[in-house]
Amino acid sequence: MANHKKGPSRRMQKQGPPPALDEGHASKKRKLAAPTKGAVKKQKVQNGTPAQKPASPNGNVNGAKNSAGKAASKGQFAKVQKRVVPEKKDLASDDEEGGVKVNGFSDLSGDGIDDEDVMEDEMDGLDGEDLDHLDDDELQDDMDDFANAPSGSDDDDEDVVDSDQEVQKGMWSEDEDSDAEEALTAANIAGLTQRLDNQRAQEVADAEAELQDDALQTNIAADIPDEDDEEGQKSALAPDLQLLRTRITETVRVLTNFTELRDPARSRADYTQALLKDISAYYGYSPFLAEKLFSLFPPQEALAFFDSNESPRPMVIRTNTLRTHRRDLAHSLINRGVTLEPVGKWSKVGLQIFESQVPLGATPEYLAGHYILQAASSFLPVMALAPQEHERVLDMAAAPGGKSTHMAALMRNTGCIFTNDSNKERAKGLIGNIHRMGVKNTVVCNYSAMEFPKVMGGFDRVLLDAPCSGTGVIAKDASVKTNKTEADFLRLPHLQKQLLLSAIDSVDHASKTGGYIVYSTCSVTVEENEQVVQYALNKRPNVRLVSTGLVFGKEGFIKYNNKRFHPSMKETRRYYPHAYNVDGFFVSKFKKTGPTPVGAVKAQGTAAEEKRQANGVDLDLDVAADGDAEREDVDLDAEDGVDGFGGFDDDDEDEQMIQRSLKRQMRRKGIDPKGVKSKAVKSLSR
Ligand SMILES: C[S@@+](CC[C@H](N)C(=O)[O-])C[C@H]1O[C@@H](n2cnc3c(N)ncnc32)[C@H](O)[C@@H]1O
Repeated sequence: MANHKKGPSRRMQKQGPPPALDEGHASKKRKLAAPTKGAVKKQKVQNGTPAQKPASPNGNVNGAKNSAGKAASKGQFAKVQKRVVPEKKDLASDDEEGGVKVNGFSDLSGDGIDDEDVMEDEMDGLDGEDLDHLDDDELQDDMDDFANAPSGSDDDDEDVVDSDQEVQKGMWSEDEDSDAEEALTAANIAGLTQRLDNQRAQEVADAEAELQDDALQTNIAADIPDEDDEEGQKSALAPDLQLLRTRITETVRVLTNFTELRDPARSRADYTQALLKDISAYYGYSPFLAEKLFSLFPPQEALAFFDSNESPRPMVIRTNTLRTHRRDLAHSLINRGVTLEPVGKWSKVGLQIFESQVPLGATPEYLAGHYILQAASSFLPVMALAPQEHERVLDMAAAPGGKSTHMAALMRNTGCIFTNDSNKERAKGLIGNIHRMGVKNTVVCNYSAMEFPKVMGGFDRVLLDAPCSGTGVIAKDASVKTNKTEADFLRLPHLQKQLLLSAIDSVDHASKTGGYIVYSTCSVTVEENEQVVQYALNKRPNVRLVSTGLVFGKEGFIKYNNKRFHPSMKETRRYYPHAYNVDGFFVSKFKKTGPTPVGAVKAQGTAAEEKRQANGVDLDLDVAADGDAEREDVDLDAEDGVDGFGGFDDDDEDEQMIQRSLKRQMRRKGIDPKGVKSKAVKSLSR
């Protein structure tokens, strides 16, 4: 349902940062190049409506085509130009030119073009030893396994990450040779162009259908299908959806120009209520979640967000630089019939997959640990954390290990990563990935992260990629639309707050190289993000928010409904599917500037702490006595939690709200909470 969009398919849309960033951060070579026709085309794509054409630095497939064109325009790529940019007609008529793209790529290397430097930075300091681990027998076994492997993906693509040492320099891969990227693009152009032609034909057909649909709408009222007729009942569904869609669009139009377009008899609240009802019915969300998500955006943008959740994000893989170079991996996969392209200027290790003849979770390269299936936005928290070689790092909630293995690659297998998950079953997957990817600097642990730092502390950096509601990944898991309740948005933030305090307390503020904490979620709700961060700022004046170093992303909220957050919340970053064609994500980075108060660590989560909270004793006062200058700019009201910051500033307040919500839930189910009292409440809360 709701598949009303007529734009290019998601798989074919290039993902990455917004247009302005692309321009601003182009590599030197690109900056020097004269503007191309391609660039103009790209702009056109970026100016499309958000729902149909999410902004991306390279536009969509057109962007890919353009960069190929740019590559071809350079002298050294003259040969490529002849081979891979033939008349479109030729490409369309020669479907089997898959060989051309591979040959085109081989020729590039054969031409003596030195594109080794593309991966230089990624592989600096890596000796042959790393690749030696791919011993021939192992690889042969893997290949044998591959022959029998079931097609499909593993759970890595569920949630994964990668960081980048360039992060400190602003994240642009200046050293990444754009020629190689362009060559990569050129190598794929034949396949892409063919696909584009098919797509255009589909678009024309879709546009026709849309016209006919529009014509149909005018007959909705008059069309009364025969209810007894099965066919009639089926056809009754389509006009309803059309009607809903039309009404939603119209209401959004009114809300965006309310004074002029409103019906004087209806208030804004009336329109909004009606719109929410329609959104909930059209996209299949519970009214509760529809409202929560709608409230994050202006109406027009909310619609784009809901639309984008109806189609999948592009498939992305992260190169494991402990095992291979991105260019080499790309060559191997292209030889297997995979159409791909670098994910965007912001990452040196990501490859976006457009099409594949083989199951990507079972190629010999996959089995040999050359890559991991990983959502693009999952790279971001690790990039923000920027773990350094020889550091001691903690990944608090690590399974299935996408982010841990990325950290290991950035640390070039040096130092030590304590990679923890409270779920034993998931931790097994984590161990599998660690072995497959040749990671040798990890210790896998199975604790509740709340037990840190009592288990171990003094880390240079800690990543908390927290368990969350998944409202950023609805395209992957549509069950979120209906299975998340009010209680979830109380319980999850409560857990996230506790975990974040543990993360902060586990870091060594005196670390010579670090002292950083990254908190991330794949959720877009304020309760799980800004409110959790604000809670930590309130409870731990010995941390402050710092820049994530990420080159794209929207600023975190400093104001949301009646809540006000600390101005430094602007340093946090929000990612939306409709804005960047990536999973929804939130990334924040803290610097720890002083010791955590002894009482806070000891008492946290204990009866003593609960009592302290109940008595209203404020540990923060003790901390303030430590004289942390970094927090002097914090509004005192905020420290006291009296100005609406966060909303759930105290554990017992959280607890009371959770209990109230659970009771309401029971009443809705027809159970009298008083009758069954605490046992049932407890079981519900479990
Ligand atoms: C978003 S996933 C982590 C994904 C992982 N960082 C990656 O990139 O592959 C959240 C993880 O938190 C774990 N988790 C939930 N509660 C936890 C707790 N109290 N302590 C530690 N881990 C927890 C879950 O088992 C789940 O694996």
